[in-house]
Amino acid sequence: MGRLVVISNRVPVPARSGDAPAGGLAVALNAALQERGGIWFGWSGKSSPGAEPPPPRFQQQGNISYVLTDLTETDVEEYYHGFANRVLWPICHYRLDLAEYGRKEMAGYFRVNRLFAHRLAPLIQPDDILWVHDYHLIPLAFELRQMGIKNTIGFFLHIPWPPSDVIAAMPMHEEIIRGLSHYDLIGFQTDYDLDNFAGYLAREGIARKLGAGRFEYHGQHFKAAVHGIGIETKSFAQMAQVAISNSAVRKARQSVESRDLIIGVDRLDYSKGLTQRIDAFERFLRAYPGYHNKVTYLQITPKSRSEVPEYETMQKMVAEEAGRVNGAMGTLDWVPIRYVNRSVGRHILAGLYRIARVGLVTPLRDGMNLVAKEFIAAQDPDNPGVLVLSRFAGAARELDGAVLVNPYDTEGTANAIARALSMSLQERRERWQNMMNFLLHHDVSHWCDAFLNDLTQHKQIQAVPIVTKASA
Ligand SMILES: O=P(O)(O)OC[C@H]1O[C@H](O[C@H]2O[C@H](CO)[C@@H](O)[C@H](O)[C@H]2O)[C@H](O)[C@@H](O)[C@@H]1O
Ligand SMILES: O=c1ccn([C@@H]2O[C@H](COP(=O)(O)OP(=O)(O)O)[C@@H](O)[C@H]2O)c(=O)[nH]1
Repeated sequence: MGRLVVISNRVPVPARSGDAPAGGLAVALNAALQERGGIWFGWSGKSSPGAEPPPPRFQQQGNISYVLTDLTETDVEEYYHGFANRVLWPICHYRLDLAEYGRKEMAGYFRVNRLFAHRLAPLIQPDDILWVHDYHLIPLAFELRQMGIKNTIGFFLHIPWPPSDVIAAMPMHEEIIRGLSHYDLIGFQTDYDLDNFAGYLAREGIARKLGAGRFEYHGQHFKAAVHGIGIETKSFAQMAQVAISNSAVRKARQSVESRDLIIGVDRLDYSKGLTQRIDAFERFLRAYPGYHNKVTYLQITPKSRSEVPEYETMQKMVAEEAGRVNGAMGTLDWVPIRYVNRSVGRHILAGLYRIARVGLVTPLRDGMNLVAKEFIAAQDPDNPGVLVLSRFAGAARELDGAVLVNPYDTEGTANAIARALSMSLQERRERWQNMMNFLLHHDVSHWCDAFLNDLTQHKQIQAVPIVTKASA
């Protein structure tokens, strides 16, 4: 078995030797990397002045080498803030109106991918398996192939893939597809994303369908498949059980007194539907006055990508909206919305999910949404809370016990909150058990193993020469 080489924009390097990795993806990939030995390569998150970043830094942890490269300030601006987060992110989240195309940013995106390839290629051994993550690094396989790298390379897209007309509106869509065709396997979060991708190839007439998810594009053969990401379900459930005794969680519980807690946890991102959610909560309070002073809605929203103008605007809008609703609906002894604009540790989040009666996860569009899965994993089996989930989150394709909503429908979401709060214990248990069973089976290790098996099997099939009548 070859080593595993993981490449992602951000690398979750453990702060100190022996520290547990931060999140589900890190847990799963660290486990696979420790088992096989390997490299986790990516951006250090730092920018350095000058025209060329200094050589990459290496950090060894057991069988894993973390290899981190700085980028120049121009690289960060053009590649990360510019093309990745102002073109690909809005396009993939169906927000054509927010995409800002620029040749400079596009050039920066391809330049950083080339830099990654040049810094990674000397570290690759012939039987290594490479696994590239997310929209920041679509052209990486092409750049590596240009340098003669013939290894098996898989790609997983963590965000949605929109319908063909949305993708085709992006001026450089052909280059992006050409980049993808150099991977052996392209993984998507849901069947909808895969259908959209296959639909785009068919509509543009640029790839031949070979069956069983395989395609041929200008002589390149690749497979596209669904591999929805999971969480570390069992350990997250255990963490939640312990976390209710955590002093921060206890204080939060005491401070809401006997009110029911409704919780939302999202990066501050326009894709998460935060203003629409706050509006729906207000509508709920107006439509169901019996709940006044009986509920507290806690929204935890760490800042994200603040250098991107759309995110800065969003930050103001969400804060103003929460303030407006509190001003309009609050009383001397009740603040309906608690808005926390900073990051909260996962061990505390786990406890907060568990003491909440309702999890509100209502993105306008989301690749998967791990918060939805964590909320379910954290519940008390004897008295579980209810997940109110947007039909436009990838998680909605898997969690059929959630109360599904259309986040654009304010009244519908308001009614769903009321329904969740009044649901019988029996119905809550049944819904929760179905979702928990699914999450226990489809956890993040399952995701990791399934993707890597699919990748290696596809490569083996590719290696078998196709026997035609003429050559037989
Ligand atoms: O690295 P940042 O720019 O700070 O952004 C954080 C991450 O956001 C995105 O997450 C996505 O992946 C999740 C796991 O598969 C999925 O549940 C979620 O729906 C996606 O939005 C992004 O894709 C990551 O690369 C970023 O690191
Ligand atoms: O204050 C916070 C907010 C979020 N998260 C974690 O960040 C991840 C968010 O992932 P999700 O898929 O929901 O959305 P993304 O931010 O990746 O788009 C989840 O694991 C959360 O537990 C966290 O640790 N602290």
